[in-house]
Amino acid sequence: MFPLSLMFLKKNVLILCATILILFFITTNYLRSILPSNSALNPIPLTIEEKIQIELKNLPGDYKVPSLIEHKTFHRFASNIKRVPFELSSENLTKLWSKVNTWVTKTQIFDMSNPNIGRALYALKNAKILKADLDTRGTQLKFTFILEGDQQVIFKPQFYQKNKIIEGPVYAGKDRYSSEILGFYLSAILNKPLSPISVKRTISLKQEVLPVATKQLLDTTFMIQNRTCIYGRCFFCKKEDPVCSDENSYLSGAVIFNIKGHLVSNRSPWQRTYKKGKNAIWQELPEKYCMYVIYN
Ligand SMILES: Nc1ncnc2c1ncn2[C@@H]1O[C@H](COP(=O)(O)OP(=O)(O)OP(=O)(O)O)[C@@H](O)[C@H]1O
Ligand SMILES: [Mn+2]
Repeated sequence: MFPLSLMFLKKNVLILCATILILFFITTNYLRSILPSNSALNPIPLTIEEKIQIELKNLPGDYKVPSLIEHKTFHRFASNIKRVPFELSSENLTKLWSKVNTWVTKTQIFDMSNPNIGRALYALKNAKILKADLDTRGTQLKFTFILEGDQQVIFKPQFYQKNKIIEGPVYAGKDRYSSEILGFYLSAILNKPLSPISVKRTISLKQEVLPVATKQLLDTTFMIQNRTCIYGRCFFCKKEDPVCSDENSYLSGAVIFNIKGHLVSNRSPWQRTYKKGKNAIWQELPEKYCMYVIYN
């Protein structure tokens, strides 16, 4: 009798141990899955783009509108701007610029559907600079270049590093060159190609600009330590406030296609005021003002 009951006891203990072991594995596995892991406690910071993507997914339903870039022309534009093999010879460039200049009409500055738009971007970014001068139009420092093939462009220099935060009102600080490039792509996305073709370009002041610069440009050029600085000639231009290259003489900025012909200046009806606390009419009476603009 006795050894039989001992055998039962042993078997029960064995079953109990096995059950405890299984439960232990299940519990630890479950806890591992729900508790934050080491890497989640010290997460790698998300990039701004990743944060935007997360925000987009969590937007309330009201904001879920069809994508703006569904229109066919944009898709054509997107494939046209892909880099196309193109030899930057003087002859090719002359032909290209003459085509690009024919695109300008009262309703568009560039032709989204034209395959040459990719070549135009490539040429703006890479064509040789034949002449460099100050551009005294507008109020801020900028340059004009003549590119090979005889095309005039505007160069708006980069004043700030990408991560620099400008404090103060929205119009504080100097023009950000990247707005030109964003404006160009945004105009294509919105199917209103009314912003001039713009690209980012990094130039060597010593090799590409100073050897072909006009006297008035050279007259406003000086060195600070190893950097080449230019203060130009414009409403806000001051010697104490120049734009400077890096130590290797490189300066980035936006190259903007310069439109030939006469342009009329029209004030934006939605212009902001530059007085703190003072609203523009469109901010005070948005609906009425909109009607006023439409019918006047
Ligand atoms: N891409 C362009 N092609 C031809 N003319 C242009 C171009 N951009 C500007 N202009 C002309 O230059 C003059 C100044 O234009 P605008 O005030 O838009 O320049 P801006 O770059 O905004 O000047 P600011 O330095 O004041 O910011 C205007 O007469 C305008 O017609
Ligand atoms: Mn401006």
